[in-house]
Amino acid sequence: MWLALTIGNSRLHWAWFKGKTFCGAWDTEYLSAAIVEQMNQPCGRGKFNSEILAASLIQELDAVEEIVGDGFHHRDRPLPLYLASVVPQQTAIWQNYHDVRTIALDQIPLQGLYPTLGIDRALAVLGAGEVYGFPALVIDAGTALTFTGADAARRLVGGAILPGLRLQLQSLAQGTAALPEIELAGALPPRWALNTSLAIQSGIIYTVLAGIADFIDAWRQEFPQSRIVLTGGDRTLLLNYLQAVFPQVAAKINTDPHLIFWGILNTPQP
Ligand SMILES: Nc1ncnc2c1ncn2[C@@H]1O[C@H](COP(=O)(O)OP(=O)(O)OP(=O)(O)O)[C@@H](O)[C@H]1O
Ligand SMILES: CC(C)(CO)[C@@H](O)C(=O)NCCC(=O)O
Ligand SMILES: [K+]
Repeated sequence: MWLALTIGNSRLHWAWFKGKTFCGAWDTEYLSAAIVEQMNQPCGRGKFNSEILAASLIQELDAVEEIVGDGFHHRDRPLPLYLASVVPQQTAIWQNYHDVRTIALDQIPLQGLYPTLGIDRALAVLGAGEVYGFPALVIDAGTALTFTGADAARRLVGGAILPGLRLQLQSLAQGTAALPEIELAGALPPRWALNTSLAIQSGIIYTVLAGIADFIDAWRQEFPQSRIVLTGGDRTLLLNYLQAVFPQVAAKINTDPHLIFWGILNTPQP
């Protein structure tokens, strides 16, 4: 039994596995150094680790209970924790976990990676290629919105980085006097908006959709048979918008929330 933890710029993403079998995934807020230390202590079944749960936004409670019921231990050993992080301050906290195994770029079986490439991007494109086939283009709609493509020879072709949807909304609110911070409702705004909230939504949504459609178009000119996989916290929202505005583009896209975990499964580990 082992855990995978990916640390993004907004939150933590967890999965647990038995051997090669995926058992469940959930997201939590960042955890404190004190809680990491607590995870090193076996707490025994029944002494449920409520602080870890309290810190969590748990989607698969049963899976989590089975793990933390033994205090992140299995037969008195801490569960191995495979860590992929793009947040150095958070990486540092997790180095205190007793059996942490940090995944680095040199363990990723892809060619042509550049030294500062995010490990999340490398793992996601590896996972997409392994599950859906190479060549693969990953669109990760997370804190940052990224495109990452690899060819049939498992070589990184490259990609692009822009602010994610929430970050675009936040930066407008923070950098201006009059613009409020709004949330995307899920309904498509009119393109030619007649109030401030809808104008912000229109600007961000239609430019991001046009950008995504254009990147996909450019990718498909080079790799007509390529799979295209959308992941990240905003994947569903974006796919819904895409289906409404560019249905032919949306029809070519798979969504998968767990690409990074499929990548971790395909790096050297037990
Ligand atoms: N509970 C939540 N906390 C943060 N973001 C959320 C939440 N629920 C949905 N989201 C959406 O998910 C996006 C963040 O995506 P995600 O959680 O995949 O990012 P991340 O993995 O933390 O960051 P990175 O881009 O570094 O991988 C935000 O733009 C936001 O709109
Ligand atoms: C782009 C993010 C923030 C996306 O999570 C991450 O992959 C990262 O910090 N990357 C480093 C820069 C790069 O990938 O070129
Ligand atoms: K930075």
